[in-house]
Amino acid sequence: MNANTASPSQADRRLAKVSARDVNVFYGQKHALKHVDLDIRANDVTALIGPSGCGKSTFLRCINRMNDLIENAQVTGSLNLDGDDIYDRNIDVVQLRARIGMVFQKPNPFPKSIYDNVAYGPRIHGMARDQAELDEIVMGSLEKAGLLAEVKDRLEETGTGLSGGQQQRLCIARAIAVAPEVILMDEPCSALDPIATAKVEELIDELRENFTIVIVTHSMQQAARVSQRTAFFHLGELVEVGDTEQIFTNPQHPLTQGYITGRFG
Ligand SMILES: Nc1ncnc2c1ncn2[C@@H]1O[C@H](COP(=O)(O)OP(=O)(O)OP(=O)(O)O)[C@@H](O)[C@H]1O
Repeated sequence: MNANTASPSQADRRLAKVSARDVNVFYGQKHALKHVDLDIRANDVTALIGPSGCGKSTFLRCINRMNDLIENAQVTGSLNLDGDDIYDRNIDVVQLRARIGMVFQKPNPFPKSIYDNVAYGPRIHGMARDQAELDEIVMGSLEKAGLLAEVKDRLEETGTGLSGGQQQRLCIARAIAVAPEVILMDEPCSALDPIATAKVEELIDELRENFTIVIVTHSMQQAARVSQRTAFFHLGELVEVGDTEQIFTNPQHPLTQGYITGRFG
């Protein structure tokens, strides 16, 4: 591996919202993520790409400690959010996951009303003093997720009754409702048709203004469309990270070149 292509630049360090240093993940004996150094810039969309099994989702899950939920997973190294140690043993993981929200591959609304799906987090975190404030958060989140116009007359209907694309935007509204700083997205469009995918991609672009986004995607076209920065992983290593345009037009590492040109992966 060429260390120069993957080590964080001075500019990345200055702008970093999330900093990973020498991050390793072991699943039992399997060394799934190896010595990853990566800075995620604030208010950018950063795409994580690479062949199946290269560690994209594993790295994503490190950022909000979702790997804690995997019995045989062990994480070493350091991850910081605005300088706060994400793996500090005294940190409240529920609060951490409010700061770093997650949207999954398969839309997973709760079996509750559309309104209650979005109100769930703000209620748990005591974000609203009264019903009017809660309504404001719920409506604002649905609006930001580009869903309000479609659901404003059906707020009491169950979230699972929406189309796949609407369900995914509901999950994004649910993530936004607790005012996170970072939103992690694990292949958020892989279960969606092209029209729903286009809507979610448009939404990701709009969300960038207020949030830092990290997205795992199998689609290089999607990475090129939605992200400003792209990180290429291979066999658990971060091979190269750079501006998306540079990664797709002028990749520096032969492995990235091979992946981008479809010679493997
Ligand atoms: N819970 C687990 N136990 C053991 N090995 C695991 C576990 N989860 C993932 N792995 C292994 O760790 C490696 C990285 O997996 P990960 O899911 O992060 O890759 P990925 O790049 O996101 O893959 P894909 O694109 O196929 O989703 C793979 O070899 C995978 O088989």
